[in-house]
Amino acid sequence: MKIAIQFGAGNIGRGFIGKLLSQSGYSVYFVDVNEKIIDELKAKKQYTVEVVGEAKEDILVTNVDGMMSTSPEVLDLISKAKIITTAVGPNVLKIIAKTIAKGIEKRIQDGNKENLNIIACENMINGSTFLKEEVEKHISSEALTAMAPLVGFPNSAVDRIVPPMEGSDDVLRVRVEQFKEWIVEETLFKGEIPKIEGMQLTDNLMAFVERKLFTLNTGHAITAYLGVLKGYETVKESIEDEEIANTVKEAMKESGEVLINRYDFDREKHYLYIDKILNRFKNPYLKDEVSRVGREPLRKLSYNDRLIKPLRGTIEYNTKNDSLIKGIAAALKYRNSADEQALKLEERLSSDDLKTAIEDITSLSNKAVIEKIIDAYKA
Ligand SMILES: NC(=O)C1=CN([C@@H]2O[C@H](COP(=O)(O)OP(=O)(O)OC[C@H]3O[C@@H](n4cnc5c(N)ncnc54)[C@H](O)[C@@H]3O)[C@@H](O)[C@H]2O)C=CC1
Ligand SMILES: O=P(O)(O)OC[C@H]1O[C@](O)(CO)[C@@H](O)[C@@H]1O
Repeated sequence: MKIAIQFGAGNIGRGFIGKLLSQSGYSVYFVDVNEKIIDELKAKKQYTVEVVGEAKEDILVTNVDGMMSTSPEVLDLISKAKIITTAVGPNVLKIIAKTIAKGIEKRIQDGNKENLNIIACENMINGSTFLKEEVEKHISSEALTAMAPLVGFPNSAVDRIVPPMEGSDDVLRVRVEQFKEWIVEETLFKGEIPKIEGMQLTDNLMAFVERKLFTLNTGHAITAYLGVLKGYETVKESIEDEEIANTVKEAMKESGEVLINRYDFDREKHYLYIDKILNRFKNPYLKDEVSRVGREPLRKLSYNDRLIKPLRGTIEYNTKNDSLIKGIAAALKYRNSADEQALKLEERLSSDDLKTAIEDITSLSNKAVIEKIIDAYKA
């Protein structure tokens, strides 16, 4: 039995990565803190992925199981697993790192000398490397030495829009768009690279990660934040507003100019990539709420994330950034009493002076750019 562990049985875990692992012959154990989902996985051992687009298809994902992340048996699973993937959100990697460290210690004690690869499938640059560093903080020095040649942490870029499922009593059912892309850093695998249907390999991951994060995610976030300001509830409603669509497209082009300079992308091809993404935002079969896409605004406004890193690129290459700045100002205006980070953002903006707050939130230091953000925020 080939065991795969998928930390996070949420939207992307079930709707994309777990499905690929199951289709590639793995027995997939979803590990999560959500009791309802885990109980259902244990009981049903299968679930349906509903692919929506011009053609609609229901795919049954079988050979799956669930386990609570607090269960001691997770360590036994890690001891035996062939591959571990995560889709828990960047902030949760630190938490699961402790369990993974204990599991690797057990694996070493059990004498398992097979290779293991651990791939973080999160919206972040070098997520697996980050996870590795966190694991290293919690593992014994003997296990760390033994793990080094055996356990790989290849980084990855994941692209598929999977909002929470609406209108179904089946808690496991998940609705996904047709488009999918999972690209993994070939050079960081340890041992033979597992054959997983739909997993592409590259030796130039940074270009792919930045292309995805700073096009799709940059455009998506700005669509959501501008949409909220105009009272829209979904991404589709927001992007159908011409004024928003124009700003979003311009912002994606501004971010694109940075990518073209940095990675020598072909401009025409990149513009086609932008248009394709804008069409994905309009998908009439998905109900994607602005509150999901705009969630955790402090993370999205941080130095290396989808808004500020492209802006920093425009400073580096001395290129246009008016629309990115509008998007950043809209993100600073994001208010949502159900989102802890939106509440913190509001508090910071009301307690500090605006310039200090923006410097603090974004870690930007370029005075002229901060002034431009302040002007856009006030406007
Ligand atoms: N949904 C999407 O369209 C895409 C999401 N991503 C990335 O995938 C990651 C997950 O996103 P979603 O699936 O949308 O979120 P989600 O909220 O649907 O799933 C996250 C899952 O992690 C679980 N979790 C939380 N703490 C945990 C812990 N300590 N141990 C185990 N599981 C835990 C949650 O209960 C939840 O089921 C994020 O980093 C996101 O940026 C990337 C591409 C597409
Ligand atoms: O999951 P995050 O980083 O909060 O961001 C939400 C974004 O991630 C995605 O779910 C997948 O990239 C997008 O649909 C959306 O832009």
